[in-house]
Amino acid sequence: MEYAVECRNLTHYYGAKKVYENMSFNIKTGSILGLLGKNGTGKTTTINILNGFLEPKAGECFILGENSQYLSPETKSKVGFLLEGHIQYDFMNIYQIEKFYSQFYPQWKKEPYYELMSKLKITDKQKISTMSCGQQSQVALGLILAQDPDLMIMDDFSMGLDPGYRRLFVEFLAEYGKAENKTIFVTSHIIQDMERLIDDVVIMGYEGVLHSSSMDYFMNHFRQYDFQVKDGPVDLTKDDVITNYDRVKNHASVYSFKSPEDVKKYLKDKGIAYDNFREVPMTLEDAFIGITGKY
Ligand SMILES: Nc1ncnc2c1ncn2[C@@H]1O[C@H](COP(=O)(O)OP(=O)(O)OP(=O)(O)O)[C@@H](O)[C@H]1O
Repeated sequence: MEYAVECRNLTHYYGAKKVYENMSFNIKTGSILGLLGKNGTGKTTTINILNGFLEPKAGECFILGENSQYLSPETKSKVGFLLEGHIQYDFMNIYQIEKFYSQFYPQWKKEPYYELMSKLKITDKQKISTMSCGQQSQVALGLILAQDPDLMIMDDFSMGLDPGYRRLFVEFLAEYGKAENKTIFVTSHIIQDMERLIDDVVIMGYEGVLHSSSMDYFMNHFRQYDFQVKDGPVDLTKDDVITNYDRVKNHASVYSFKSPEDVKKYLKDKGIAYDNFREVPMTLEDAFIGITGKY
């Protein structure tokens, strides 16, 4: 199967409030895709549609070839969901929950779970509900790894994790995903983690998908150019050349998929006089803020 997840023309509203219209994306089998977006752009909504919690107002998603609203038990057992670190049966301790979940998953592997749990500084009988936020996230991640699903869907997987644990988990996930040919779909606001982990990126704005491509394409083609604006008219607008821009007094930054020559020609054609034009290297976080804007 070429795609483990296919979402076509998703449209969702909560009452009269639009989240997005006609949102489409695919996740290639065996790849790691990151869904990035500012607060409230619809990432959790999308995961809840995939999870079958929400029915989209229009459009549809297919998971391992089946409509996400009507997954068979067999397909369900091949998909692991992590919903913002949430654990449903949090009145259990880590042993009880492992035994409980193991009944439902034929490929259950308790070794990686207990290996992760051995790192937790908790008492043996401690209920999950009394653990710290990051500890609960660690239990949730351990459970999903034990499930050993073909497809992992993880919303805000790094919620509450400390930097060392995050690094450990991201490195583990990247290696494990490739070695075991897993398909992984993640959202996170910790963009540095995404940079280490994902093969493909979908960036959401309030208007829908702003960009979707491989990470290589995005990082090699999306560019920031800074320059000093000289006196005269400055008519910067978003269009086919300028994806986004930022201006503080006479210092301007423009973000574009075009080459420096194309952007210089564009500025000249618009009659914008400038000095000190230069390309500024970007991290994924810079590029994310560049394309979505600061506020
Ligand atoms: N049950 C609901 N009823 C009404 N509006 C909702 C409901 N759930 C979400 N929304 C709204 O829909 C929009 C998308 O929310 P969603 O939780 O999908 O965003 P998100 O991208 O996951 O945000 P964040 O990054 O903050 O987690 C937001 O404006 C949110 O307020």
